[in-house]
Amino acid sequence: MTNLLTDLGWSSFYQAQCDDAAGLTPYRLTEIHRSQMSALGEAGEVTLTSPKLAAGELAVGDWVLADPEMRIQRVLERKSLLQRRAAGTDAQTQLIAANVDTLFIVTSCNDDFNIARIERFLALAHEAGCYPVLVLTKADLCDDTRAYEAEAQALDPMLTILTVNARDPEAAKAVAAWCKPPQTAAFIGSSGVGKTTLTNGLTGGDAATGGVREDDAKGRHVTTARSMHPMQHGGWIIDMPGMRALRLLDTREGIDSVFDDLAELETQCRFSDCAHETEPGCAVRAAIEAGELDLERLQRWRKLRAGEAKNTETVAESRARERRFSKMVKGVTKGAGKRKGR
Ligand SMILES: Nc1nc2c(ncn2[C@@H]2O[C@H](COP(=O)(O)OP(=O)(O)OP(=O)(O)O)[C@@H](O)[C@H]2O)c(=O)[nH]1
Ligand SMILES: [Zn+2]
Repeated sequence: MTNLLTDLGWSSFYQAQCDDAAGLTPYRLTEIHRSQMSALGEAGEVTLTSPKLAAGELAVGDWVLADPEMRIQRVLERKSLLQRRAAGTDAQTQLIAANVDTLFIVTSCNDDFNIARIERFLALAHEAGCYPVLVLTKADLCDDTRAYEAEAQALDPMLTILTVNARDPEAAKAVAAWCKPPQTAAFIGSSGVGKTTLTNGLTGGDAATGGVREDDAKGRHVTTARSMHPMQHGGWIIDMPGMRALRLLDTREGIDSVFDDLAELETQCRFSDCAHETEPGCAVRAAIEAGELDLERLQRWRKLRAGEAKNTETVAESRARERRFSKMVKGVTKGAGKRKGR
């Protein structure tokens, strides 16, 4: 199989980074293993090694330049990057997928629907640099999807929302319209909401869905490897198994773009470090009192920002914070009798 680089998503953005790349050839990574990478280039499928860059510095979807010995020499600047804090205590970043154009946030019209989670995923998409599209699945099992749509739309009047039955072939068409060739898509959402079903509809593949797995006597097909696959009508999907809840990372920017009204309001507070609690001249509390701002929305914003602060601190910082906290708790309990009433 041969490809045109443009069909793989190559554009002037990457070309402009290749002025000094004589003798090097561009490839797009489709799978990453410890010692070798699968990739696609003009010549079709190839296997690359990476003596210079560790596997952890590369992500599926990356554009790299390789020498004639098929060694990766450089990774090109990314248009977007999905990453998360790695599991375990060494607070390191794990690269999940690069150069994803559209991030489909999938949730179903039932108990899975959770506005705070959707907001979190929106923040993540903004932070990564992907265009978010909300997909509400299981519309066929729901009497009235309008309440779900309205609640999600209230987050952002410009948010694209697709309401589908993921098992219906029409769903793949509706979704594909938001990720046209040669763009790259990825799906994120809880387990069982229909990500695999939608992916199969787009790739023509038959990866096992939750329903199939239930019937499987052996239990589960657990794949953790991320990989890039062609869509039937052009364009690409990066499959991110296990990516149900990316932990936020450095997403202050992402959070603020989802809550831009609050971020804007905050600039009008008298104190630049206003916590919007008891400070005088607080524009945020004034808006709540005036009924212009929903208290729950403020609470979600606070929670997200607190989570973000926690995720971006190092282990040492987190221990120090916990120590400070327990000291404070002790101090408060000790001094409780002396405290002035509020
Ligand atoms: N009726 C109906 N069933 C659906 C819909 N979307 C998904 N399902 C079913 O729900 C089950 C789970 O779907 P999957 O596509 O495996 O869900 P997933 O998001 O990939 O789940 P994980 O792989 O666990 O992350 C399957 O039995 C699907 O057929 C839908 O829109 N309508
Ligand atoms: Zn304030």
